Amino acid sequence: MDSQLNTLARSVSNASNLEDLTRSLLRLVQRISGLESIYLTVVDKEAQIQRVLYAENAADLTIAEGLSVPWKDTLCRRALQEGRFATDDVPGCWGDSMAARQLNLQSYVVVPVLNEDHSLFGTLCGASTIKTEVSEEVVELLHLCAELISHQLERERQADLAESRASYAEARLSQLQMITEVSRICLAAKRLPDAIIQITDILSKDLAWSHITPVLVAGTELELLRANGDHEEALRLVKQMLSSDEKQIQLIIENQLEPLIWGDADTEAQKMIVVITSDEGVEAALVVQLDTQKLPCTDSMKLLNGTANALSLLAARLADHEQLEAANQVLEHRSMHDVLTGLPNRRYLIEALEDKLVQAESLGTLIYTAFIDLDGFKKLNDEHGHDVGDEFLRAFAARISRVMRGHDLIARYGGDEFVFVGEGSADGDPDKTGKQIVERIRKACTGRYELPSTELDYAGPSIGIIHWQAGDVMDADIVLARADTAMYADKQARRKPTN
Ligand SMILES: Nc1nc2c(ncn2[C@@H]2O[C@H](COP(=O)(O)OP(=O)(O)OP(=O)(O)O)[C@@H](O)[C@H]2O)c(=O)[nH]1
Repeated sequence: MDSQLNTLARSVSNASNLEDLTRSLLRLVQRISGLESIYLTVVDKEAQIQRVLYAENAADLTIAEGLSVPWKDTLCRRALQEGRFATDDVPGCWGDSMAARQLNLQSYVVVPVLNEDHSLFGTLCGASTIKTEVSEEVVELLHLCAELISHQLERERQADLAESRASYAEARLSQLQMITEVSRICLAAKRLPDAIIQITDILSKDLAWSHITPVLVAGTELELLRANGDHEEALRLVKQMLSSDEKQIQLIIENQLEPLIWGDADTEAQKMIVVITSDEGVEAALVVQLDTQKLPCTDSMKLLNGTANALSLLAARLADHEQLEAANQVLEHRSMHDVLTGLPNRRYLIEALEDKLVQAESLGTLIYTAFIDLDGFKKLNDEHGHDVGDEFLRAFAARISRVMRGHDLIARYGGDEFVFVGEGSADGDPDKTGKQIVERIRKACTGRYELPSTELDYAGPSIGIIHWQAGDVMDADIVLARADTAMYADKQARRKPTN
């Protein structure tokens, strides 16, 4: 008895799983009971099937592992129902049992194996074709073994539960990390396509889908961003999405509906389209090819939703940013240009002249500055009206602009005053060059003007030109004052009646 108890203790302590434990127990019971076969079965109540899990066959009788029989026909079921756990006269007890007859069973013993909640897991049985008395001790031993098996089942169930909880927690954590990463990318992104490509890479780590193909909607064009799936199919789907279900898309855009995921359940059950929108409309879409084996769990769907929202916010932010940039550019241009003529204004002129002086100082080149003041412009305004005066200023500016060369600059200084700035080499005669510049400007703006409202002849402006060279005072205001003085001299000369 001691050696049997030892065997039992060893079986329990050494067993690493249900099979190890059960096989040791079956061997032990077989030795003690003398029955030919001892076996453990599992009963599937739903399928109404009893299946042999493990069997210890010692003599002629063989109970095959894996054998399945309809539960309702089994000796086990009848024995348990009748409360007849053991007999050495099977033909006498269950002579009508086909199975018992076929196997020629004489002795039989069965005890139930229960789950933790006391539902039936299966049975622990012994059977023999030789009449073998089944003692109370053997029945008790079987009960003990059944209990040990029940405990092992519960241990394994708990271990499975812990493992699945751990892997769920791991998957959840990785999804949280993904959505954090998606948000980080969206916050830092400067371009939508770049963010989509990076995010597609991240989403690909989720196992709920096999492929994600991003498609960028640019106007009516669709641009496939990355070869991650079936391109043709992705395009076809997005086109289909845009053309055939505009109402649905519109609804998504207007209401920011949850989910921003749209899939055609009937025709494309394995595909989903994640729509990315801004106030402008659909900006992009991710065509998600689901893993057919695994439907996406709620967390995967949340991940897609979160991604769609983050990318949509990014698209909206970028659209706002673009508008702001454009508005800033307009403001910047306006602050540096004259509204009437479109020419650079005084602020622009002074900044540009300062830069040119610095550059010329280092290169040893010359800067020509001409002050241009319209003669008799007050009279022109008085005779033709202020609007014609404006037309004239525009035409005057356009005519001078047409004769500008290379890096020449012409700016409206204010009122009827304009300033020319040009660069020149230190070689040659600067006075001669200055005269040539004045002639070029005067010729361009003197003569007949065909304005929208009227036509008039203009005798030309007063022009004073000076040149600045390395070593002169590097100050735009002083340069302009010198040019203004030169212009004043010209104006005086032009007023003197010629003989
Ligand atoms: N139509 C129009 N007139 C302007 C504008 N800015 C300034 N003026 C006018 O331009 C004239 C400039 O005055 P002045 O330089 O004294 O007039 P001017 O007849 O050219 O005098 P001189 O230079 O001595 O020949 C003023 O009558 C201003 O009202 C403008 O943007 N549009």
